[in-house]
Amino acid sequence: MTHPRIAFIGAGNMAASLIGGLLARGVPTARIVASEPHAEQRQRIAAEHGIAVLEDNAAAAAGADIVVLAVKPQVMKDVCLALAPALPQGALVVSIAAGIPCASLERWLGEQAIVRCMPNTPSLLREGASGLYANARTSAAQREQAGELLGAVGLALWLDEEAQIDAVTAVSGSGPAYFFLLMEAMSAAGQRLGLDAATASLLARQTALGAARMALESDVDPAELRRRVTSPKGTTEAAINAFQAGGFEALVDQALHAAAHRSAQLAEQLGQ
Ligand SMILES: NC(=O)C1=CN([C@@H]2O[C@H](COP(=O)(O)OP(=O)(O)OC[C@H]3O[C@@H](n4cnc5c(N)ncnc54)[C@H](O)[C@@H]3O)[C@@H](O)[C@H]2O)C=CC1
Ligand SMILES: O=C(O)[C@@H]1CCC=N1
Repeated sequence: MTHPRIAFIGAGNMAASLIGGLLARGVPTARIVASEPHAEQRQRIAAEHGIAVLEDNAAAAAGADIVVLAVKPQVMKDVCLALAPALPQGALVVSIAAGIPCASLERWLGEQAIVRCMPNTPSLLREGASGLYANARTSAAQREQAGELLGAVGLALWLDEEAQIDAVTAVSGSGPAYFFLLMEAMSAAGQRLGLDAATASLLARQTALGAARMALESDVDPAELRRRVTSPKGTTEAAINAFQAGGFEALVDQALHAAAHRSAQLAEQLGQ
């Protein structure tokens, strides 16, 4: 099988997660190249993944079938304007930036096939979850290429409307951080209840894994799985009552709306 040549523009946290996941899936190191302005980061990614990491974005993009834009939204416009003349003819551009609409990327890059997607960091373990949206210039073959790229590192779902990317960002793009926060809070509470730090942390993390696997691998929905843990007048009920008294669901709703709102706001501020 011939693997497409993939160039990552920006080799930070999310690019590293995708690169690690693609290599774990069997993509040869020679088919992946990245560019990164910071020498230390260049060396770190090259040493960790065994891929070439260049200083120059245009040099990395040369000859690529897929160019993944993996820089922060705040520098995306300058990066695109500088990269536009160097984009290989017919290359597919995949942007993973939060908030930057396809229309802005088209304005900065010219007439280009663009897939905007929102992945997440568990892609490193090929347990990612991403939402994808393709602009009108993207061919069916390129959609397939983008689907395979993100599908190689986890779940990849196509969206009907670009605006849904804000919701995907709120649920799964930022989502790993919410679960990490819950693990941190459970671990800290476990310590206050008398466990040593290592034991509390390990119990919290393994419980998150077990719960996630049950929720994904059984036919039973999370609400029913929760009920099965919750004995009448038992310990779980006491905890859930405390969560609900504290407005847990409303707080989650508020947090996800804040993330989606920020995604839309980034488009307004940085998409011009
Ligand atoms: N970290 C995450 O969980 C997720 C991040 N994203 C998106 O991925 C993008 C990257 O985010 P992170 O990896 O978290 O940030 P990061 O800061 O770790 O990575 C960005 C990299 O781009 C490099 N860079 C800066 N200027 C550059 C330039 N002119 N040319 C080439 N590279 C340049 C930086 O040195 C840095 O290494 C963002 O747009 C973000 O919205 C999307 C989904 C999840
Ligand atoms: O926090 C952020 O803006 C990025 C996008 C989704 C996850 N990290």
